[in-house]
Amino acid sequence: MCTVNAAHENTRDGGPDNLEDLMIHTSGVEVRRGGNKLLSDLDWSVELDERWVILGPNGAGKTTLLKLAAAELHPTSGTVHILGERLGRTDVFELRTRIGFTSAAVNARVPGDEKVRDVVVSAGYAVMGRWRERYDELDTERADELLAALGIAHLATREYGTLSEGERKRTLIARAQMTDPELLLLDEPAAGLDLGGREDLVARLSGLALDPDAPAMVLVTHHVEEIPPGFTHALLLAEGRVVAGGLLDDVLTAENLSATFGQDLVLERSGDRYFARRR
Ligand SMILES: Nc1ncnc2c1ncn2[C@@H]1O[C@H](COP(=O)(O)OP(=O)(O)OP(=O)(O)O)[C@@H](O)[C@H]1O
Repeated sequence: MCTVNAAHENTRDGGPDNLEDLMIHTSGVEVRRGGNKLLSDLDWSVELDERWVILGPNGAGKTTLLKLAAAELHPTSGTVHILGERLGRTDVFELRTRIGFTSAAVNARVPGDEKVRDVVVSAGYAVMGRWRERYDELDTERADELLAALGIAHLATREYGTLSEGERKRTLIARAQMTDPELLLLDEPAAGLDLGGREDLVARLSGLALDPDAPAMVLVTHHVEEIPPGFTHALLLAEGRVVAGGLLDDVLTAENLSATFGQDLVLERSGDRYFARRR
């Protein structure tokens, strides 16, 4: 077991003594489903100014971990604190309003005829695909600002179902930011994008990561090429366990990647980007 950011002393209720500085803290977490251990022995902490990337092969437990962080799942055992609140002892509906989350599951919940601006602005009302009373003008302005920052202001009145994959991803990232979350969770935001779309998204996420006013971020990806410059930490998962976790430069090595993916991998760095291939 790898203990990540182990410097935090635990108090008697399983929480660290500096919880107010921690966006996520898991201690001895296990998640079991149908006899399978999806996550085991998971100790992990994310601080206010950190941007984490989670890497690992298919089935490693990345999405399960992100769902825990999004307060969409409870651990079978162990403790999870999100934004200082302990799962199981807090109102998760309230907690979720403080978290921005994008995933394939969120994408699947958006009705195709929903207008792009409404997809974004409705996050502030914690609804999706329902008729709402009038939106506040300030909220609409904020949604438009977020769409503009992601380069899709011109799509504000388009129906979500008519968007390309890349445009949908950007719309959902704008939605995730709408409530000014304290924690931003992105599950495979670059999946399904072509090279240009991926590079554009990586650049935009890099801009966000480097913004000192941006929230703490956790991004799940399959590919080191998708790590946006500005990300600070990495967690490598395999078979529900942490292989390595900590500062990106320390953790992202050919040795750790090879152990994580069960192959002899070469890792190259070009500027502030990473590339990996089999030896
Ligand atoms: N409800 C469930 N019952 C049994 N097994 C489950 C359940 N949900 C997920 N799993 C299994 O848990 C493992 C981890 O799933 P998870 O989606 O977290 O992996 P992942 O790392 O995100 O994978 P991918 O990269 O393929 O998206 C997988 O083997 C999956 O089949």
